[in-house]
Amino acid sequence: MNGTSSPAIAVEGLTKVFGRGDRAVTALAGIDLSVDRGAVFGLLGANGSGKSTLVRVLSTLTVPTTGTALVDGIDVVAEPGRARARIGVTAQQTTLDQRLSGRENLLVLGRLCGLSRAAARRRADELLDRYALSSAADRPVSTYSGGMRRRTDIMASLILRPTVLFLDEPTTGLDPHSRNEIWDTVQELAAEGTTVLLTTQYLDEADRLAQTVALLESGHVVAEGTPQALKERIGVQLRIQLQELPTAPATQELLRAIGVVDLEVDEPSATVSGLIAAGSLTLPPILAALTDAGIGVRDIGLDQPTLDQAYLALTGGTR
Ligand SMILES: Nc1ncnc2c1ncn2[C@@H]1O[C@H](COP(=O)(O)OP(=O)(O)OP(=O)(O)O)[C@@H](O)[C@H]1O
Repeated sequence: MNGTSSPAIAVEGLTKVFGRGDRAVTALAGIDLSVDRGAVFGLLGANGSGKSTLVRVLSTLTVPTTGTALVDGIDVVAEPGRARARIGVTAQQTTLDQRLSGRENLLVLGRLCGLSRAAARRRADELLDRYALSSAADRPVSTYSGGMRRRTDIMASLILRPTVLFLDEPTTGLDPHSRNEIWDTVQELAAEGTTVLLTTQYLDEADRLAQTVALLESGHVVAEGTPQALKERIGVQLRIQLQELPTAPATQELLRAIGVVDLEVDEPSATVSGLIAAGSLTLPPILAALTDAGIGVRDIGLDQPTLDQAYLALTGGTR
């Protein structure tokens, strides 16, 4: 069963416990996930939340304790060899030989993957051309920038044209320019139909690239949805700049009474801000209540919370 209608990744009741007895560590505590074909799926979580373990199970490097995981419709435990033929993995640590050029690395890997010399050469040329590395293809990898190295790592995992690519924290330690290059590469891959499971600690990265994100905490998925939906779950941010700061306590009291929570005052800018549950209040009644109470307002607005704020709210702030 690996028709195009099945999800690219389907995980049910997945657990992974390392060790036994007193020393047992539950890395995955019952994960259910479904990733659509051609999607970028962001797996977010703090250190130790279980991201790498999940990727290791899905990429056949670790056997789960219980549960099932299908990649491209293939059971990774029952048929690891067939599953491996469908997946590419770009690990956190580079696997490139720094002394060899990008082209030589891709050729060696192509041969190791079982391609003929001619086929390996063709695929290396194709990848170097496609991912704009041709001009640096014959320099040793040790002379590459961090972004070029990561892109070559990604190319190495694409040699056998995987349908599902696992990218483990692809931009950790990169400068903003190199991060952008990797983001472009991920978007191109997804546009070509490759499913990408991206683990990251950067919420802006998930916000930018992923159609769906899952927040992992202590081996559990604590929230899942589009970045927009997760932001909406924590509501919208209300910001009121007052004409005079002495009215701040009265303003806070009034806002609390109509259901605004997490109130904060910024004295230098005479601004009171707080959170409104999504869809519960609009600006006109808030403004009317303030006017009726004789509170002078210089400016008022509603802001979308960032994915960072959603993450902190949804995971209990254990970033
Ligand atoms: N081989 C192992 N033996 C014992 N415990 C392990 C092993 N691998 C992972 N763990 C534990 O499982 C939990 C999840 O670890 P995992 O590496 O999956 O988290 P992570 O979210 O990928 O973290 P990071 O962002 O640091 O890579 C942690 O408590 C970790 O210590």
